[in-house]
Amino acid sequence: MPGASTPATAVSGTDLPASSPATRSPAAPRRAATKGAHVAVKSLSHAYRRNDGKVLDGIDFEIGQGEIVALLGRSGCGKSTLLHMLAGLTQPSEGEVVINGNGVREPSHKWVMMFQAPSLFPWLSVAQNAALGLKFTRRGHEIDARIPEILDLVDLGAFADRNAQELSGGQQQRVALARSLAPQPEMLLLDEPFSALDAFTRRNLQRDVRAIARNLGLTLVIVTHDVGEAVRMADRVIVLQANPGRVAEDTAIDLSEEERAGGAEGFQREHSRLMGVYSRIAEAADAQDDIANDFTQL
Ligand SMILES: Nc1ncnc2c1ncn2[C@@H]1O[C@H](COP(=O)(O)OP(=O)(O)OP(=O)(O)O)[C@@H](O)[C@H]1O
Repeated sequence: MPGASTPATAVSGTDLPASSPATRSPAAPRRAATKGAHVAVKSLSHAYRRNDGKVLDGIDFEIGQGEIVALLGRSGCGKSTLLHMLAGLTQPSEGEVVINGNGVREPSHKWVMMFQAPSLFPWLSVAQNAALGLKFTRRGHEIDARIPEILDLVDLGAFADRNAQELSGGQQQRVALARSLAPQPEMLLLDEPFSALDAFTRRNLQRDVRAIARNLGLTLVIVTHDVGEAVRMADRVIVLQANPGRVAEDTAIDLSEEERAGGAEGFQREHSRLMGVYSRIAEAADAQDDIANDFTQL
């Protein structure tokens, strides 16, 4: 019910400043930790059409169970393509994605994607929208027990009966998050899911999604071109260069949870460091483009 009090440990569903981000505690664990997915990307290359150049070339990395990884890179470097391959939505031309020891051939409720647009049914309630993931996986019998729990987790327990169209953009993304989490996935794949939100709402969601993933033991992969988002959310950042997309840097973010919330010295240090890496890779790509342009003008 709108206006009802929110659980003490829940995160801010209204996306209003309940307290300073640096001082708030992450969402408390609500249930036994999920086993996060282990991912191995092996010699992966991709061209969308046979005669086109490669979008991705020779990508190799692993992601540990419960690890939070950002794929950072400029527009067009192939981040979304790679994420789609982790989700089993696109098959690579060469190489493979292996999750928990098995080659990924198709999408699964065990690894779910969240996009920039939350894609809710506006005429359905928050609870009904959140339940759709369970319905699609033919686990409708779990809805009554699971949905109140999951709405509390994303701090929308008080909004269960509201129509989705009455919610703010940030709250709608929380419904999409609840819908993704309800079938208890092992991995969540986020394709710039907060980029349409204002800075304050975005930071709340970045903090809360990280806290939820950690508490549940989920593996989390975030596609972004926002260095701040990568530093705030990820344990590790894989920087991709473009044309073709390759791993240019694979670097750990060494920060406490308090430092991640922003503003503190450690956050500034890691932000500057990653910005330096990112700029160096971008400048190298620009220099390469200039050389290519010079050649075409000869
Ligand atoms: N379905 C498709 N068919 C053909 N080419 C595609 C398709 N999807 C993406 N591409 C091309 O592949 C390249 C990489 O696109 P992709 O969307 O993966 O990059 P990105 O790094 O996620 O970019 P952005 O940050 O702008 O979303 C681009 O040149 C794009 O035009």
